[in-house]
Amino acid sequence: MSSMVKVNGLAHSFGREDVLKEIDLTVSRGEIFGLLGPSGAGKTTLVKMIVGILEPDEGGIFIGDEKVPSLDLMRSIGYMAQSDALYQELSAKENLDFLASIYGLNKQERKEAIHDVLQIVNLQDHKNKIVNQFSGGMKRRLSLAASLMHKPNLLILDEPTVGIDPVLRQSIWEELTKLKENGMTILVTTHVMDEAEKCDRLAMLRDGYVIACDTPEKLKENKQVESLEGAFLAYGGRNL
Ligand SMILES: Nc1ncnc2c1ncn2[C@@H]1O[C@H](COP(=O)(O)OP(=O)(O)OP(=O)(O)O)[C@@H](O)[C@H]1O
Repeated sequence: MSSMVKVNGLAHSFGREDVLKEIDLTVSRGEIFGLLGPSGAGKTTLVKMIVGILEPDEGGIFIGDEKVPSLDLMRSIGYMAQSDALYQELSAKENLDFLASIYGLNKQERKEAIHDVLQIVNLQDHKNKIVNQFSGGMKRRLSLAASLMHKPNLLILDEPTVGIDPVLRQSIWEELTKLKENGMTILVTTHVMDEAEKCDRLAMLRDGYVIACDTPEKLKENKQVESLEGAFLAYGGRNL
């Protein structure tokens, strides 16, 4: 499988804190790749660099053949940040419509895109509701919908299911799997074990280092443990 994302020798500090150290990893086209690690491990920092909104001190990132950052790349990446970037005074539909206008979709494309993404996150019945009347979970779902509006090749999700109940979390993962089957590459950060289990491959992050990277099955097998949590600890992680 060819690579979609290549991270080479990445390092970054905030002041005196070395947040990322010697990060090398490759995300293959068409896989769901997870970044698993406890709070503060550096997941968000790494994701922001891959998206191109934060510049690393050292190392480089390629998406396909293109070096990050690049405006062209922005068009092929869907990014859902940890905090929701939504207009609180607008309805769900108006938020998506606004995004569609930024992406330059015509009227028919807009209509279809809005319909499709609202269906994926199961918010069709709430499309006319003002966002500040949404629950936290509904806002996360709308943010996910927003990240899908321009049919990106690479979808980057920073803790996408925080605040979302288990049933909906399950349905969102089913949708992510479908998107993958349709050729999308998905990079997702999480510290939830059952989500990590659903990834094709995982990088375990601790204190700014990748301590292990493989399929969930191999990570467990290599350390002869039953759970990913056990594997994380065996590789030298702390409690997640
Ligand atoms: N803008 C910033 N300025 C200074 N320090 C920062 C900044 N952003 C992140 N950090 C620090 O970098 C470290 C890694 O943070 P990061 O948000 O990447 O971790 P994370 O693994 O995503 O955690 P979480 O799961 O809680 O989101 C933390 O110690 C954090 O305090």
